[in-house]
Amino acid sequence: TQSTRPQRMLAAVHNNATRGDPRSVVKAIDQFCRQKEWAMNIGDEKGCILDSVVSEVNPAMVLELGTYCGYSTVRIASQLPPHAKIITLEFNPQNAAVARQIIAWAGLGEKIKLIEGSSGDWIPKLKEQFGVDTFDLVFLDHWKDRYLPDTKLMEECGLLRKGSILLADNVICPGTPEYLEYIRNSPRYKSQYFKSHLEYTRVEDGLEKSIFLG
Ligand SMILES: Cn1ncc2cc([C@H](O)c3cccc(CNC(=O)c4cc(-c5ccc(F)cc5)cc(O)c4O)c3)ccc21
Ligand SMILES: [Mg+2]
Repeated sequence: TQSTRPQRMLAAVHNNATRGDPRSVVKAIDQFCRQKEWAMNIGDEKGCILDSVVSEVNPAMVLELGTYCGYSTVRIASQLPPHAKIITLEFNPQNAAVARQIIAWAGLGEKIKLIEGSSGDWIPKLKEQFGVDTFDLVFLDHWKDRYLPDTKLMEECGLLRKGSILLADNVICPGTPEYLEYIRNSPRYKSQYFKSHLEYTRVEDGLEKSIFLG
């Protein structure tokens, strides 16, 4: 039967990355996406911006919305301090299955809790189910029309504290106009745009970093 792109990406990781070496996993995926098949990982250019935000925030608790194949999950987790954790939500079972194996190959299973399900269903359950207090960093990379409703949901569920950082991918391409309009005009956030390019292309895209002011 025909393999899927995530399955071919996983094969590239098994064939080209060193087990237990997250950087080699990231490199193998970027090589696959540049040389073989484009895929919607954040990629290396925006990935470096993500890396700098993670090291600046030095988070104890991270939430990622949209695991896909786990590329950004591995990038973030490989920079977390000891005992820090990332919870990542993926609704598509096929994506989740590949992500679990890529995360395992990177040797980061202890730091990452992958939940198979939709952000709208799970955000309200994170406190009671996983004993989460608040998140220090949230990375938004799921359906672009869910960025705004899920941000409001996180506010309502008390998952953000004064100083929590939201980092949103694709605010230009494919674009998240309602989210940008809200977050840039809300007195409860201080936002900054990081101009970059759509992964593996020369098309403009960027990340929006927003600090929740409480
Ligand atoms: C509710 N919920 N809860 C958890 C959860 C998880 C998912 C999946 O992980 C998932 C599946 C499909 C699409 C996405 C969003 N990502 C994108 O659509 C995207 C597109 C492009 C692009 C850009 C230019 C193109 F020409 C084509 C695609 C570049 C990018 O970086 C992207 O992130 C996310 C979905 C909903 C979820
Ligand atoms: Mg993206």
